[in-house]
Amino acid sequence: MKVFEKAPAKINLSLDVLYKRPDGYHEVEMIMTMVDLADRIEMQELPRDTIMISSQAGYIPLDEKNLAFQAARLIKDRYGVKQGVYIHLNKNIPVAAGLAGGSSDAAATLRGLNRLWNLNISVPELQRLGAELGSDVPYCITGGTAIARGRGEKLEPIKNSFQSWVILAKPPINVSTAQVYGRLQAGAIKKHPNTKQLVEAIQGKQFDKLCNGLCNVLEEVTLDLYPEVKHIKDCMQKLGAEGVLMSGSGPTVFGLVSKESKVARIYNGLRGFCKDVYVVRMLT
Ligand SMILES: C[C@](O)(CO)[C@H](O)COP(=O)(O)OP(=O)(O)OC[C@H]1O[C@@H](n2ccc(N)nc2=O)[C@H](O)[C@@H]1O
Ligand SMILES: Nc1ncnc2c1ncn2[C@@H]1O[C@H](COP(=O)(O)OP(=O)(O)OP(=O)(O)O)[C@@H](O)[C@H]1O
Repeated sequence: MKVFEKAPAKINLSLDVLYKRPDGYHEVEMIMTMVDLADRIEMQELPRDTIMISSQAGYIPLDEKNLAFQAARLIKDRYGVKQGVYIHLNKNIPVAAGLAGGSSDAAATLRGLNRLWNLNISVPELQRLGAELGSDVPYCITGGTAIARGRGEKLEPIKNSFQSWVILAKPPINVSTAQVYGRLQAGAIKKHPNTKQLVEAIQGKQFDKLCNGLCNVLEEVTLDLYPEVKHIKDCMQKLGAEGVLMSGSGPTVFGLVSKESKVARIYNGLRGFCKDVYVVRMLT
């Protein structure tokens, strides 16, 4: 038997850090939403007790370092599953981009194997398993638009009916999330997002208020390390995107655009100097 799952990319409409915790992680408050750029995961049962991974992408690990492999091993160990699985990852989300590609693959693998092996694992339990794999995985189990708190695992859904275009541009650099959090001085953050106002803007479909409120406290750290991210931000703003922000720890910058007529101009302007540019829609 075979199952398929879609693993969409996420963007952070806001990312606030409240303080550094004794366990080394940061207490966050962030608004996440998904876009229609997705990996596709195929899971096929194997009679042997083994986990095999393949992908059309040549640049991701295909062993136990792969988050989908870790998700399969976790579910097999925790639920005593003796069958194996062959997992094929059709990657479309750029890697190490701040778009949670690996986390979304892990979440999709947990959802898919729950179905493949009829395990009847509840959504909260899938989210608890996901938290063992990474801070963004619990959110990726259900997706949608949500506030994530704690390390990222405490989730509160938000009703979102925005019909926005999202332009993603990823400069050709790899950013380490651990390094960015490591360099952040939580006590010296200059500007925090106003999460409450952003939630109001989303619920009230106030596009300008949303665009003006976009804020990510990790941006300053990554921009300091990689000036090319600032360059992309400036270009996107000049080209007419209404709201522009770096997603997660970067380096991908996203631009929110309400009018379809503006999209081609911004895309073409960015493509002049950045290879990885995507035009997608916000998933509501
Ligand atoms: C930047 C975001 O992607 C925003 O959505 C997340 O906060 C990070 O999610 P992630 O990549 O799934 O993070 P993890 O794989 O759990 O952690 C990577 C590293 O980031 C740091 N980290 C992560 C999450 C968090 N709340 N505080 C942290 O300090 C830790 O140093 C950790 O070793
Ligand atoms: N299934 C996977 N897809 C992509 N990368 C993976 C996967 N499994 C493990 N990795 C590794 O994880 C690292 C981070 O990749 P990923 O694309 O998840 O980053 P990201 O989008 O920055 O994540 P986040 O936004 O959660 O910080 C890369 O070094 C990559 O080799």
